Amino acid sequence: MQLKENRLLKNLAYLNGEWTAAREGSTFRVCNPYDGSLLAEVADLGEEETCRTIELARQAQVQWAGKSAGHRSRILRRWHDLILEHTDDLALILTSEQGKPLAEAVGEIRYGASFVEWYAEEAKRAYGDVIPAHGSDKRITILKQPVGVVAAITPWNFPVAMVTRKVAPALAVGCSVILKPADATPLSALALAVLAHEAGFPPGVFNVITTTWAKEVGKLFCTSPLVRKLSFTGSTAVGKELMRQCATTVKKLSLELGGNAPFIVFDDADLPAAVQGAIESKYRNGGQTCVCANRIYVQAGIYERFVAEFAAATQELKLGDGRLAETDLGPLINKAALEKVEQLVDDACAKGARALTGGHSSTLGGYFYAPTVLTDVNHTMDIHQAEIFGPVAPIFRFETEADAIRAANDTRAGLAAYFYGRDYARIWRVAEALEFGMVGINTGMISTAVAPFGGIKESGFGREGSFYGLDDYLEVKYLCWGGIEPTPAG
Ligand SMILES: NC(=O)C1=CN([C@@H]2O[C@H](COP(=O)(O)OP(=O)(O)OC[C@H]3O[C@@H](n4cnc5c(N)ncnc54)[C@H](OP(=O)(O)O)[C@@H]3O)[C@@H](O)[C@H]2O)C=CC1
Ligand SMILES: O=C(O)CCCC(=O)O
Repeated sequence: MQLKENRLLKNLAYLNGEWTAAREGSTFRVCNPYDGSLLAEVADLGEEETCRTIELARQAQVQWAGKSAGHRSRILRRWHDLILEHTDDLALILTSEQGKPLAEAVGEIRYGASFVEWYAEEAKRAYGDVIPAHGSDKRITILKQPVGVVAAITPWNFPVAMVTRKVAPALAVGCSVILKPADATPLSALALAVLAHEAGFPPGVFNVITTTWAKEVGKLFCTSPLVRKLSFTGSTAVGKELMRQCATTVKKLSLELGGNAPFIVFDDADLPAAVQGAIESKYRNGGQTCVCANRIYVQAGIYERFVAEFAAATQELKLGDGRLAETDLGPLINKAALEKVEQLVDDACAKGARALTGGHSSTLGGYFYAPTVLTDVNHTMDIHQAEIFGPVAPIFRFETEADAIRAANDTRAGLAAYFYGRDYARIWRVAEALEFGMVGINTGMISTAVAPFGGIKESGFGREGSFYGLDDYLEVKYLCWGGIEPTPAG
């Protein structure tokens, strides 16, 4: 990897302000999903290092919370500026370990930095309240205080943005953070830690534990009484397990879990815009995004035209090495991801679906799957309920608005939904009826630091981004003041 500044490529964990090897020198391999080439051998930490880090993070948190909001804000701002200053190197690290095209990686660095900027500003606005009291001799004030030590577990699909989206609000309000990034993509998190160190966060305030012992480290996070909050982004199955474990310490939780986004196109939609929105929403990050369109529903009157144009646009997409400018789609993250996509498409085709394009792994080999458009899809197929996490677009036909809403809501997930149409009254009806935490109306791109990202139902709870995102890291404390004599007469 040819970086401008090699100091950004780290293979040690970052604990209490120090670069730390595993106690017995154990390491794990981080490879490029494009060609399997080795990028780094990274320290593989275990339970002992995790316990020590939790204790140090607690000590650091007390000091950090005692600093002024303005002080924390200035350090966050420096971190933001350093991230942007090193966009090219951070994007190359990201693409090398994750596989997404460089242009998307650059977009993710900017998106990731925008959370740091947003919360550098919000740090100063964690206001409390004064409430009219229930007695004339009483006063009520409300303090917002940091929850304490936060553990964050992040996935491989957005190795930068998922980190900053959790870490920035937590640090802004005076929490300390122990981050466990996915073992497929620890290098981006470590590069962020290099820049956090340079920005001036005190030792122990931000820590990165690199490990292949996700289950064991996760359990320690959940069961430690010193960790007061867990924020997790990843699969629904793991999220449920963490929720069970967190019951032992009644820990505050944010869960951002799997989605199954419907993308509905009504007859009166602007067709080119709907096709463009569907391409963006479906194929972003090769389909490996929890808000990717997972099921495309098209009304009968526009169905044939939409399918033809969407399939033609899909055929134009170029698979390849994310580091090359002409690449639109990189590989899937690993063999298991490829096999999952293959199984879903095979199951659908065995039950009568038709692949208009793709329908098989790519001739490039490795973890590449050909961008695929499936028609004649129905609700008996596994692909209807599964989070595909790959470049496969199943297209369903529907007749009425009620049919579309019923089908869209027929899932235990509730993260994102999208629809295209022009009728003003219907836009309101459909937006209100969709059981999802986020709804894109005539747009396939909804992600921004200034809006609350999060789901309902089995997609989890908690919100990331915007002023709502601050509350996930704050406790409300009610102060009741008694014995306040009335103003003396005269
Ligand atoms: N909502 C979202 O954004 C995401 C959804 N997914 C969904 O999940 C599927 C599988 O992806 P996968 O990477 O396996 O997702 P996981 O849920 O397994 O991984 C997400 C994070 O959780 C960690 N983890 C895994 N098991 C445990 C555990 N028992 N306790 C604590 N932490 C744990 C992982 O560590 P490590 O990687 O080191 O094992 C990683 O850091 C995808 O196909 C997709 O459907 C996946 C990623 C993101
Ligand atoms: O898949 C995810 O959880 C990350 C969503 C990226 C985004 O913010 O759009």
